[in-house]
This record gives sequence, C-alpha cells and structure tokens, in this order.
Amino acid sequence: MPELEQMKQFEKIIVLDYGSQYNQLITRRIREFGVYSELLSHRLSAQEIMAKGNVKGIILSGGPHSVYNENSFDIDPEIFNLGIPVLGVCYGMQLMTKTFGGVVEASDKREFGQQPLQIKEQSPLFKGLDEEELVLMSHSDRIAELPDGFKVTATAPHSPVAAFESEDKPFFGFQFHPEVRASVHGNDMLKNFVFDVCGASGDWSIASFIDLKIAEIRELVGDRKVLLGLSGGVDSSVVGVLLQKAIGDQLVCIFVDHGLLRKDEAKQVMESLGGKFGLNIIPVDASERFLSKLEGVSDPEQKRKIIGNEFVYVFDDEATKLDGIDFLAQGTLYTDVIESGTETAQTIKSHHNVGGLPEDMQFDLLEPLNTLFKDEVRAVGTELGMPDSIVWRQPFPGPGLAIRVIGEVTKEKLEIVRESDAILREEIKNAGLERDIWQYFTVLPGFKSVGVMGDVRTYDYTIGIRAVTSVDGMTSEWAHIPYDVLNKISQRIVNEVKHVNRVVLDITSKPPATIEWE
Ligand SMILES: Nc1ncnc2c1ncn2[C@@H]1O[C@H](COP(=O)(O)OP(=O)(O)OP(=O)(O)O)[C@@H](O)[C@H]1O
Ligand SMILES: O=c1[nH]c(=O)c2[nH+]cn([C@@H]3O[C@H](COP(=O)(O)O)[C@@H](O)[C@H]3O)c2[nH]1
Ligand SMILES: NC(=O)CC[C@H](N)C(=O)O
Ligand SMILES: [Mg+2]
Repeated sequence: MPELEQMKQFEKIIVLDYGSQYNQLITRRIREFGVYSELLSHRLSAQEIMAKGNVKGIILSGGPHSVYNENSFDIDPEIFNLGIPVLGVCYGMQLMTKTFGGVVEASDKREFGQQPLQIKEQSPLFKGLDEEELVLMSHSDRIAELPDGFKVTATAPHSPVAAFESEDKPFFGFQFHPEVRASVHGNDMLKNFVFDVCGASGDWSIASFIDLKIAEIRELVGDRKVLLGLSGGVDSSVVGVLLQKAIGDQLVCIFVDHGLLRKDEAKQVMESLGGKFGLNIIPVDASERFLSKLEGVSDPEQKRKIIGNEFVYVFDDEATKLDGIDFLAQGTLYTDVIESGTETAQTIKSHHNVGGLPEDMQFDLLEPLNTLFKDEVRAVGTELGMPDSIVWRQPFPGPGLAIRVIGEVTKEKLEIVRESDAILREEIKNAGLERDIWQYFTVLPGFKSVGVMGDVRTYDYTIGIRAVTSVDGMTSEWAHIPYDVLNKISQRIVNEVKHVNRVVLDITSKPPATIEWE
C-alpha cells in the first residue's frame, strides 16, 4: 500500500521484529492506548524508519536467538543517534547491551514464568508502580556486564539486571515481557514509555484507521478494478464494505462455493451480504474442481496449499471473464500472516490466503486489514455501521470443512462433518451461548470404533467437538459448555448423523494445540 502524507502525520511507535512469539502483542497494546504502532523488520535502517514520519519511539522486541551467536539479528547502530527513545525487551535489551559494549552470556539459571521484580531505582517507566511487581520472564541469557553509562533500575531472583536505563539518554531495557497479561502492570510500564518518555498524545483511533485506509485504497487503485474474495466471514465482509466506500462500483465480489462450506452457508451469504449491503456478488460453484484436486491427498499442509492455489485459479478465471481486473482483495489478518511464517517466525500452518497462494498469480494483492487482529476488525466493522449479526459471526477458515475432515477428504466424510456441525450450531444457539463461545465446530478424526445401537453392533466414525474462547485467535481456552448442552449435542449427533457412533470433546488450549485440527 502507498505511504500517504496523511499517514506520515500520525504519531508512531515502531516495533522492530526480532522473532518473539509476543511481538505482535506489543503493537496492539499500543494501538489500544490510541497511538499507532507497527511491527517492522529489524533490518530497517535508521533512515528507513525515519521515512515513516513522526516516529515517537522505537521498541526492540524479544526473540529466540542469543546476541553472542554468529549471525544473530543485529540493529543499525544509527538508530541510537536519532534522538528518539528506545526500549529493548528481552532480546532487544540484550542487543542494546551488546551494542553499547556490555556483556551478555548464557545463564546457568534459566527463568521462565512469572517472577517478582524488585524496583531499585526511580525510573519514568515505573511511575505509579509498587516496589515489587509480578512480571513474565522467558529467557536463558543474562546481562553479565552493564554497558557504560547505564544503571540497573530493577532486579529479579535470577536476573541481577532485570531492567536498566541510560544515565543521560532515553534508552531503556526490560529483561521481562511487559506486553503479556502475566506481567501484571506491564501495560502501565508501556504506557509510561509511550506517553511520558516518547511524549505521544494519542491521535489514533479506529475511525482514523478507516479514513486512512479509504484514502490509501483510492490512491492505489485509481480508476482500476478490484476483485474481492468474499466468504461471508467477518474479515472479507468488512473489507467489502470498506472497499465499497472507497471505490464504489469498481469493486466486484466473488463468493466461491468450494464444496467445503457449512450447511446452508451459500444461501445465507448471498442473502445477508448481497441483499442488505448491496454488494455486487458473483457466486461461483467450483465444488467439483476443489474436490477432485483434493482426491487422495491427506497431508494437511498439502491440502491447504491445493485449496489456496485453487481459490486464486478460480479468481483468475472469473477475472478473465470480467476483463480488466488488476487487484485481488482479501480479508487477510495479522494472525494469518504470522501463522503462515515470516522472515523471523516459524510456519505453524499455511493459511490458504497467505502461504497457500500460487507463485504465478496475476493480481496485485490488496489486504487492508493485514496488520489487525480479529477483535480490531470487529471494531472496524461496527464503526462502519455493520450489524452484530455479521460482525460477531464466528470465524470460518477459508479451507472450510477440508481441514475438519482429518486426512483424505471424501464426500461422505464432508457430509458427516456438515451435518454434525449443523446440530452443534443449532444447540449452541438454543442454549444462548453464541456470543460466549468464540468458535465452535465438529471434526472427523477418520478412525472407526465399536458401538451398539438397538442391539446391533456398529463400527463407525467418531465426531470431535471443538469449542474455544479467545480474543484474537492467537491463543485460546477450551470453552466450558454446560454438561446438559453437551449431552444433548452428543445424543443428537449419534442419533441423527449416519455413520457416527461416538462423540468426544477436545479439552486442549492453544498453545499447545491449535484451534483447527489441521
Ligand atoms: N468461500 C470463499 N470465497 C471467496 N473468498 C474466500 C472464501 N473463503 C475465504 N476467502 C478469502 O480468504 C480470506 C481469508 O479467509 P478467513 O476465513 O480468514 O476470513 P473471512 O472468511 O473473511 O473471515 P472469518 O475469519 O470471520 O471467517 C477471506 O477474507 C476471503 O478474502
Ligand atoms: O482463512 C483462514 N484460512 C486458513 O487457512 C485458516 N486456518 C485456520 N484458520 C482460522 O484461524 C484461527 C486460528 O486457527 P488455528 O489455531 O487453527 O491456527 C481460527 O479461527 C481458524 O479457524 C484459518 N482461516
Ligand atoms: N525471549 C527472549 O527474547 C529470549 C532472548 C534470549 N534468547 C534469552 O534466552 O535470553
Ligand atoms: Mg472465513
């Protein structure tokens, strides 16, 4: 997307990415304070950072590496000559230590989990806090020698240097992670950095995000045409309404029925988004195409890549018919990007819309939400005037039921998942739990077991129930559905869905599991 003059005026806190699991949390915490924040590659030079405009502060994230190893991620030292405050978190602090001539070494006492932090010195970052605070530690290196001109401001049981700062420059380091909830007052420390040290005033909001994106989209697209992959889910629907505001009838939406949708989904999407919002939607029935490509394939990553590719080929075909489409818009979120793997983060699973895209794609991508998390997208939708019935829909992954039939996908197995999922959804709705549970669905693990029905031996499939609570899909807990509701769901599935004789409940959080089974 083009960098607009308008964007340059907003105050910014830049987070440099050293590969931590939590680094994206730093940016969203700061955005929650009403200050724009963006996660950028640690390879950026001081000059490239300044080109973003109105940079108020820089945060160096944590990361899995050790600064004393060869080829560990480095920093442009000029960043420390910009006159801008810098906060290093964990790896970031250790990198600062190394840059200023201190010593970092492997510690014989590793620290993982909540630890008491003893605040030893006045520091603007600890304003309003107690002398002892609980913080989350996750490291195995320690600062053995302070760099010149730095002083220790806090200690922890195994970290004599748990926080430090420069005596005369606005440079700070935390060995702990202030961005996670387990650091009880971590948010206050970040706020102190952003407002008191960096002097931000808080000029950012969801409304300004929308205005800015609309301006960016207009500038980029001009009078050309955009094709949006519209699934009826929250993300692409919000992109649809945003694009319609920005470029009106230069937008065409394609809704693909890949044969992997939930019961009645196609009908509902056309009614709710085509009707009320007047989005120009072309439905495409591509089920035979997808199902034949998936035949005989059981590896989850391969399935995801086939589906991602096929989506784009369908979009290509439709674009050829329409003539003159330059952009493919998608409702990609930050979660999709990070889980698909980045320069610094591992691939957890290739989301069809990111890691599953073919290399020979004809379009330029337009993904206005790709720095946001699901709850932020919901706030954008509400701000755009979209109803709760769309904004609060549970997420449904693009690869659909294909990643809920474990292993090879067949029509028979899809039907079992589809029918059992419809029962689950109906009963969750009847119990009034729709808004309490973030996502809920059934999976078919693919093995058979023995049962007895009406005195007859059965040898049939098991259905798994997966229901989770979450804020943004990055982490989740299993939802505690009342036993009587579970009982009803189980009875109905075994009675009403052919070839199922057993129902089990998935009681793992994410991590260590993920929400979907593939
Ligand atoms: N059936 C489909 N037809 C067209 N595009 C699709 C379809 N399924 C997914 N996509 C595209 O892939 C993107 C990613 O899918 P994803 O499921 O993450 O988002 P969503 O469906 O918009 O929202 P939600 O997460 O609430 O389901 C969508 O935003 C959309 O652009
Ligand atoms: O559009 C999508 N394309 C995908 O390939 C995909 N894989 C997972 N998901 C959804 O992302 C959230 C996190 O899922 P996981 O914990 O399973 O990784 C959950 O909400 C999942 O449903 C996907 N969405
Ligand atoms: N979480 C981190 O940033 C860890 C940094 C470094 N690898 C350590 O173990 O100390
Ligand atoms: Mg979806």
